[in-house]
Amino acid sequence: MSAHYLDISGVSIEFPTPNGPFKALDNVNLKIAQGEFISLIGHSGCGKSTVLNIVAGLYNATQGGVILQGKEVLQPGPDRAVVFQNHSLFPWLSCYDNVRLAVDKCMKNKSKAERHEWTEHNLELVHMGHAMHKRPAEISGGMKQRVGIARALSMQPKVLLMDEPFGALDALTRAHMQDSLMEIQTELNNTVIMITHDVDEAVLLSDRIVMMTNGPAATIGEILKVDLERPRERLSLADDPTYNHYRADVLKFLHERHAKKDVPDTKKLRAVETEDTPDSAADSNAAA
Ligand SMILES: Nc1ncnc2c1ncn2[C@@H]1O[C@H](COP(=O)(O)OP(=O)(O)OP(=O)(O)O)[C@@H](O)[C@H]1O
Repeated sequence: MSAHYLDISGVSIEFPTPNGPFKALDNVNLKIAQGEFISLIGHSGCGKSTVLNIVAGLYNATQGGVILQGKEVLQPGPDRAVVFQNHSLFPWLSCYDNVRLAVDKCMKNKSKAERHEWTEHNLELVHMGHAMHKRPAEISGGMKQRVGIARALSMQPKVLLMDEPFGALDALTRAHMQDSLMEIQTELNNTVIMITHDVDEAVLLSDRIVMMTNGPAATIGEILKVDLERPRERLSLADDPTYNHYRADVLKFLHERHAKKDVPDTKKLRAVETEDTPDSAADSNAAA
């Protein structure tokens, strides 16, 4: 395992806005080892997707940068596959064709038979072999997300970037997907950065949980190493004191040390409304 497979170093970013530059991230530093599973957690708007987009090469940092296996990331590339919350499948293509498209792009030097086999293999890996000829409209949200993951895995990326991949799924489907992801992770030993808002998901899946401070100028507040043996089993972990200790650590970070001012709190709502900008107060009201 290399210690510096992916190096996010001194990353700051400013976005131009009508009111002048907006500093979203300030001096984000994170070294990730090959095969590590990292979760990014933090309040809404703190900059998690921005970090992911910078690693994906979709945004360029204003300062600092990202090095993947010794090479600077300057643009998107097939070595970094992204899975979004809302599966982004082409609706007119079957599940098979959605994956095959990526396989054809990434494995140009392989024969048709090899590409076919690889497409099927990846769909089977996410237990979608039985429905591979269906179109996205004919399958459930969880199944679509499986196809999105199969497509990302089929590219054999150096890093798998997941932006709340299970955020739109119901709790049971989500649990199944987390279990599948852990199985796949055991088999393939992918390097993963996953954004989540779910503390249990973060503890269950991660080797380290990276907790971000609130923006603007967000940065990494704390990093929690999750030393739980793998394979992890959600039922037995529910009563595991170490698991619950990690869980409490993340909750305390989010709700004590870095509580967000505009999180609706019936006792404090009036005070928050007078302190905050009209926009964020409107958000609080909407959320409440
Ligand atoms: N292209 C952009 N232009 C201007 N501001 C942006 C841009 N992208 C993100 N931001 C701002 O940067 C901050 C961080 O946004 P980001 O989407 O990374 O947060 P997040 O933590 O992923 O939020 P959420 O959990 O709600 O998805 C926000 O204040 C957002 O408005």
